Amino acid sequence: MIEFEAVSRSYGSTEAVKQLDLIVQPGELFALLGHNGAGKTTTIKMLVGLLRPGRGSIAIDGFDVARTPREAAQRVGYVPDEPHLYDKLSGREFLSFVANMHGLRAGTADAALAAQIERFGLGSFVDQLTESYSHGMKQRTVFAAAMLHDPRVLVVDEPLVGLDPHSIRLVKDLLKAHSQRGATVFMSTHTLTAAEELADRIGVMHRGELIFLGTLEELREQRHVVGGSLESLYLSLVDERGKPTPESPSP
Ligand SMILES: Nc1ncnc2c1ncn2[C@@H]1O[C@H](COP(=O)(O)OP(=O)(O)OP(=O)(O)O)[C@@H](O)[C@H]1O
Repeated sequence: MIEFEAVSRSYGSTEAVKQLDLIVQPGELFALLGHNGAGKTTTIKMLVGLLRPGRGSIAIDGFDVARTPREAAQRVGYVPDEPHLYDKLSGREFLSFVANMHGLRAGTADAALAAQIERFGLGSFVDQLTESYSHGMKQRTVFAAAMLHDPRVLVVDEPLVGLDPHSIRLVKDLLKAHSQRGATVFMSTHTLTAAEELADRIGVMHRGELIFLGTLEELREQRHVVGGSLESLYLSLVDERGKPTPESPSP
């Protein structure tokens, strides 16, 4: 379970996230939507402990991310929007390093590596240095690393960018299956068709504020639209508030 309680974060005078209250339950696949600069990545970085909230608190399965970072981190798998690997390690070495970091014992780590290499189809390149990988190969390797310890909470920032159609299907199936097995899945995305297809609940962030939280059906009801696509509902909701641009920061 993920709990944000009155979380805010600023960069200088820019309020990136304002008073965020949000609970995502085990077994739930939650999609956070928002225009560029809405505050999604800031929210995710606070959730995985890479940024400290300016105010408020975040808990993962009851463990406060700031006060008990180790316990919180053990429960999280994180896939950032830009996959970062160590150029001079092979994919397998990188995965072993991550398994080691999570404290997996040798036998368990070997089995976990084999399972994720198979799942993400890394076999043909996993022993090459990661500096030779394409973006999609890196992304699949980072996904495999995030799944090694079977995290209770999976956090993914823009999971589908740069993937080929086969890998997109693979990742979508993984996200759905992981939540159906009782994990909490939190993703941010601009791919509204994927959010529509996968998410149990949607949050729409605009200028750092959560301006909608609920199911697609609840969004349709709120917008008084029968059967509208998430894309059309999202655009009408956000455009009503005025499009954010770098030249017009929040008042
Ligand atoms: N390191 C930083 N220093 C200063 N301002 C920042 C920094 N990171 C983000 N911001 C600002 O915080 C706000 C929220 O940015 P954030 O990256 O969280 O948005 P986002 O919703 O993830 O955007 P995108 O969809 O483009 O990735 C923006 O106004 C952005 O300019």
